[in-house]
Amino acid sequence: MLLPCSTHRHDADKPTIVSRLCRSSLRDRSTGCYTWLAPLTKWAFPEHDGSSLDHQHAFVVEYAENGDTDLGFHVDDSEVTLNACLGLSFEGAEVYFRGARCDAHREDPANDAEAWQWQPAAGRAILHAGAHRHGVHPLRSGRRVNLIVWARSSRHRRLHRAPHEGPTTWCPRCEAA
Ligand SMILES: O=C(O)CCC(=O)C(=O)O
Ligand SMILES: [Fe+2]
Repeated sequence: MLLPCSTHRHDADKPTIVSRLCRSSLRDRSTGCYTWLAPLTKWAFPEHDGSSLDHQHAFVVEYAENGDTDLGFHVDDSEVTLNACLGLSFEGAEVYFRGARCDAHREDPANDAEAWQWQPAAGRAILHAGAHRHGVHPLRSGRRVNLIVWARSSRHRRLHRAPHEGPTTWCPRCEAA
């Protein structure tokens, strides 16, 4: 059973943040991850303003047998999230996904097609919408370290009161209404 989905707040939540890399506005897009990320996010996330990402909150998380071993079900405070596995050697700690939802439909159940998981491994990365509900299954052994970049769009946040505010064109429950 899934626990209620929350907007992730790292100050109060797992996993351990190993380091906060940067929290910056990147008006100059020649710096930061946008130079190489923009073509991908523009193509893959048009409905999440993937073409106008200009702000990033980046940090490194760690799961270890003698530390934090999982992460609850949540959405990110981002338009698009980059999750890149830096290592090391581990079993478990898969990232499970349960479909994207706007704030109003965040607790709605997922259908079977929306339930899938990603197995991180050193050198592998995934991009997903911040509104795509997810969590981390328990680590079984070893140590996993991942770089997380929450990419945001100031344009998107000017137009919406909350990052995942509905009604939207991408939340299946909004579309069904
Ligand atoms: O550890 C992971 O792979 C996911 C972390 C995550 O979802 C987050 O920090 O928001
Ligand atoms: Fe997350």
